[in-house]
Amino acid sequence: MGRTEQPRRRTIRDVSKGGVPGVWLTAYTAPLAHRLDAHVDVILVGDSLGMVVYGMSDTLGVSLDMMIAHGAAVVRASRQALVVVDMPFGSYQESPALAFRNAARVMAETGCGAVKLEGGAEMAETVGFLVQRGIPVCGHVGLMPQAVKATGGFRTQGRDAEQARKVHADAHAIAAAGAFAVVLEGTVEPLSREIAASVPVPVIGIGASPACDGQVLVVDDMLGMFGTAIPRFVRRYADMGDVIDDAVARYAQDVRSRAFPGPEECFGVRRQVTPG
Ligand SMILES: Nc1nc(=O)c2c([nH]1)NC[C@@H]1CN(c3ccc(C(=O)N[C@@H](CCC(=O)O)C(=O)O)cc3)CN21
Ligand SMILES: CC(C)C(=O)C(=O)O
Ligand SMILES: [Mg+2]
Repeated sequence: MGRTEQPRRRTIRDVSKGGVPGVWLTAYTAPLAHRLDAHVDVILVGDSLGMVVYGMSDTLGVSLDMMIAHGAAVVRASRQALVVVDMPFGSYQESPALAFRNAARVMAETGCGAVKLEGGAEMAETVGFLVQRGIPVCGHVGLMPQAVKATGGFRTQGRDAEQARKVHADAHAIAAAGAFAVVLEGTVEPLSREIAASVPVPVIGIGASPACDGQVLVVDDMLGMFGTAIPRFVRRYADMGDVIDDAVARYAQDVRSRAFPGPEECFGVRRQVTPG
């Protein structure tokens, strides 16, 4: 470190297996990224932004340009956290070469530390292709939201033995291909625990298991800001929606009654002098 103590930004080497679980949260905007930065290890610019920020009913309509714009905002507004950006639907499935081209754009144009992509054994070749060429990749197995049209909904994974074997094999394939971590979403116990214990890289759970090496949530969900269809695995740490409702309702009342703006909020109007 230099003379002025600047906290070094975390890298994928700080994402570790075992020990104190890693703290991951999504953020899509500069103000929230700025607030999260002091508290979390990793900020994930998730493609869930399509649903959370843009009101889409799934993540399929999210574009690479959207991910780059939000990824760049989050990198600008943070100093310490490792920033991971989701590769959106259609930007990496076609071939390893296309995946590299698009992931390279994300890295170059956002300044993020890694990308994340959904997929199991079928994406292992692509993960290896990117990692061998200098792009750190986080995997994402289990419930894969970009496959929602194929799976028929956001369904918990691993309920039957065949599915459980598949999720297990997927996590191992992605880790073996060189991913620095794997997000495990929407999988039952004890499968989730077994995957966390056996996969050699950090397993980050969302609707998975307390045995994971880290946990991730969509920040708007845990803040009580996202109204519709909140998954069962979310714990609400705040009710920001209620705070906003209350503030906006009071503002509306003040405008309608001409209580806002007051003299102190207007230019060229003599302020009332309060004694004391
Ligand atoms: N706001 C938000 N939070 C998320 O966690 C999230 C997104 N958006 N968008 C992308 C994906 C989609 N996710 C979801 C969405 C819905 C369920 C859900 O409704 N799950 C049901 C169980 C469904 C079943 O097993 O049949 C639940 O009750 O939790 C789960 C994950 C997780 N991700
Ligand atoms: C829910 C997390 C893991 C994610 O992929 C996203 O926010 O898009
Ligand atoms: Mg995602």
